[in-house]
Amino acid sequence: MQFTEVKYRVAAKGSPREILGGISGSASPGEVLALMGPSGSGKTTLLSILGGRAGAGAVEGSISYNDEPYGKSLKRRIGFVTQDDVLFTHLTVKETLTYAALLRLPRTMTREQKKERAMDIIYELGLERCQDTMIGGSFVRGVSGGERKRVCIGNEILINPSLLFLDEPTSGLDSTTALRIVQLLHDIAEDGKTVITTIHQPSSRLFHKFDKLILLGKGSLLYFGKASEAMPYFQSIGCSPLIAMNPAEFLLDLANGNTNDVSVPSELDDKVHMENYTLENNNSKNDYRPSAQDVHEYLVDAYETRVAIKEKKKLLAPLPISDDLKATITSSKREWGTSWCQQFSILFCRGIKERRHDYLSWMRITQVIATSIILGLLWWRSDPSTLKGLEDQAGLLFFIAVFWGFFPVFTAIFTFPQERAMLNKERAVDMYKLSAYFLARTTSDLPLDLFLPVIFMVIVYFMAGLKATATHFFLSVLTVFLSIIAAQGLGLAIGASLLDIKKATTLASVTVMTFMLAGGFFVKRVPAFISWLRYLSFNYHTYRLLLKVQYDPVPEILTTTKHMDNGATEVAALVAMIIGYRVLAYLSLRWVKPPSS
Ligand SMILES: Nc1ncnc2c1ncn2[C@@H]1O[C@H](COP(=O)(O)OP(=O)(O)OP(=O)(O)O)[C@@H](O)[C@H]1O
Repeated sequence: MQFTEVKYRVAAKGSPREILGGISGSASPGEVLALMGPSGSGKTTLLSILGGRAGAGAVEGSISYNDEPYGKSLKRRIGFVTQDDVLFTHLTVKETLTYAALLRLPRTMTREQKKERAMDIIYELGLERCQDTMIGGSFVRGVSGGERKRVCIGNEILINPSLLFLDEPTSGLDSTTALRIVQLLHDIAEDGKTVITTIHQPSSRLFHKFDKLILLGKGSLLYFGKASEAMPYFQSIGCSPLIAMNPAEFLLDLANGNTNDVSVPSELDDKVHMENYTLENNNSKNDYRPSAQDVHEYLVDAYETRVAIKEKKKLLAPLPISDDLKATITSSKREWGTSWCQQFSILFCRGIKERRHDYLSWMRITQVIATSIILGLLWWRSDPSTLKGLEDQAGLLFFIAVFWGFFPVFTAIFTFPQERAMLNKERAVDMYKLSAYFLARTTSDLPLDLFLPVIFMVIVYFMAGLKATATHFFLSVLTVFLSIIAAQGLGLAIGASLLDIKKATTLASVTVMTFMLAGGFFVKRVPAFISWLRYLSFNYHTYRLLLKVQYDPVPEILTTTKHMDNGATEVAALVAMIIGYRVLAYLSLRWVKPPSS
C-alpha cells in the first residue's frame, strides 16, 4: 500500500487543528512497517486513516492499496487490531476464535473447515494451553494480557487478510512476550501479507524485526524508510547518540526534541540563538540544549530537503498489479461469510454462551428465590372470600405485575450500550447483518429470562394459595411471560436510542415509575385527561390479565370502571408493545450514532 501527503484536520473548539501534516510512505507484501513517535504524535490517527477508519475529521492526500483506492470489498481483506480491542468476557479462547471463524470465513468453506481454521490459529499463536480459559475482564479472572493480545490478533488473521493493522500490540507486555508477538507479525508478513503496526517503546531486539519505519513528531514526518537505515540517516544529518543507546529510545528522544546524550549538528547550533536555549544544571555553554521546537523544525526540514522528494517520486510510481487482484479490490459487492439464517443461529448460540453467566448467577437466583419466599410468607394461604382478603390478594397480583415489569427493563437496558463497541467493530468488517444480530441478541436472552420467573411463580403461586388448577397456573405464567417480553422491549428501545447507560437508566426509572403508577392499582378512577397513560403501561395490562385469570368475572372493586371482556384487549396491547418497542429498538440501533466516548 502507498500513501502520499496524508493530512488530517479536526475542528477543535471551532477552529481547525491539524493532526497530521502530509505523511507519505508505503509498505509492500512481506514487510512490517512500524509507526513510531512520542505519545500524541499521531500514530493511531495515521493507522486508523490507513485502515479506512478515519474519524470525523477531514482527510486529504492519496491512499492506495495495490494502486487502487479503498473499496468495500477491501474492508473484508483488512485485519485491524485496536489498542483496547473488545472481546466477550465469558467466552473461552476457543469459543471466541471459533465464532469469529464461523462468521467471517467465506461461504465456500464448510463449518468443519472453519472450526479447523480456528484450531490452526490457536496452535499457530501458541494458545493451546489456554484454549478453554475464559477471556475475562475487569471483574472476571481470565487469560493474561499477552494471551488476550494474541487472541485479538488471531481474530484478525483468521481471515487471512492481505493487510494487517495493529495499534500498539505490545503495550503493557513484558519484553519476551512483546518479542514473541512481533516475531509473530514478522512470520505473518513473510507469508506475503503487509503488516502495519504502531509501537510505543520497542526494545532494540524488537526494533530490528521491523522492515520499514515511520517516525512521527507532532504530526509531521521525521523519517520514512528502512528501519535498518534510520540510524545512518540521523547520523548523516548530524544527530547521533553520544552513549550506547537502544535505537528506538534514541529516535523517540529526538522526536520529542530531547537532545541529552545526543550530538546535535552545527546547523542547529548556529541557527538557534542563545535566548532559544534552555538552561540545564549550570551555566557552561556545553550545558545549553536546543529547544524541543528547534529540534523538531530541524528534523522536519532535514527530511523534507534530503529525503522526502526522492521518496515521494518512488511512491508515485504505480506498482504492477494483476487484473484478478484489481477486480477483487475494486468490486463494491458486499460479501457475507454466511447466510442470514446461519448468522442468526451462530449469534444466538454466542449470545446464550456469553450471557448465561449473568443470568444464572447465584446472586440473581438468590434474589428471585428470596423475594418469592418473602412474598409467599406475607401472602401465605391468602383467602379471597372476604373483601379484605380479596384486596390483599389483588395487591400480590399487582406486585407480581410490577416486579416482572421492572426487572427486565433494567437488564435489557444495558444490552446495546454494553455491546456497542463490539457491534461497531464487527459491523465495520461486515461480519453479519444488523437484522441477524438484532434478532439473535433479543431472542437469545429469552430462554434465560423466562427461567427465573418460572421458579418465582411456582414458589409464590402455591405458597400464597392462588387458584390451584393447572390452567390457572399456566395462564398466570403466560401473562407474566408476555409482560417480561414487553418490558424487555422497552429496555432495549431505551438502551438502543440513548446508547449511554447513565441517560438510559434515568429515562427508564422515570418511565417505569410512571407506568407503575398508571397501572390501575393505586388510582382506579383516573382523571380522563391522563387516563390514556395507563394504556401504554404494561403493568396495567398485566395486572388486569392476572385479575382476569384469578377471578372471572373480575369484581368491580378491584379494577377500573372500564368493562373487562375476555382479556383479548390486554393481550393485544401487550403483543403490540412487544413488537412496537422492538421495532423502535432496531430503528434506533440502525440510525442513532453512538455518543463519542
Ligand atoms: N477527533 C479528534 N479530535 C481532537 N483531537 C484529536 C482527534 N483525534 C486525534 N486527536 C489528537 O491528535 C493527537 C494524536 O493522537 P493519536 O491518538 O493519533 O496519538 P498517538 O501518537 O497514537 O498517541 P498515543 O501513543 O498516546 O496513543 C492527539 O493530541 C489527540 O488528542
